[in-house]
Amino acid sequence: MTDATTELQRLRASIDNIDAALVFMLAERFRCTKQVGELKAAHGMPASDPGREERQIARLRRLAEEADLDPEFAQKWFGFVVAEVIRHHRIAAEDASD
Ligand SMILES: C=C(O[C@@H]1C=C(C(=O)O)C=C[C@H]1O)C(=O)O
Repeated sequence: MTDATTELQRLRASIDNIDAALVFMLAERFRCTKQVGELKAAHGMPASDPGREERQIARLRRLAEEADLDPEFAQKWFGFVVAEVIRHHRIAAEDASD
């Protein structure tokens, strides 16, 4: 095996570990937001909270800059996740009103 192939394999093993960690962290996040959705549904609270999201975006952009990650990418990733969370919260609210 060439040096390059060995290095590629080593890097890909790290990428696979990181991807696994991301999946586990996302699963934990959704487990938590599911409980938030149930709490909101039970108390008639709105599915989304734009003020909270604004604060989260500002914080995440700051953290991304510190970590040398593109803040636009961090914001896009957050928006993608939150859109799914809100979709779940709306479904929870519908289920609670049935
Ligand atoms: C989880 C919540 O519900 C929504 C989803 C958010 C999130 O996924 O971080 C943030 C704000 C809300 O729009 C919440 O209100 O905390």
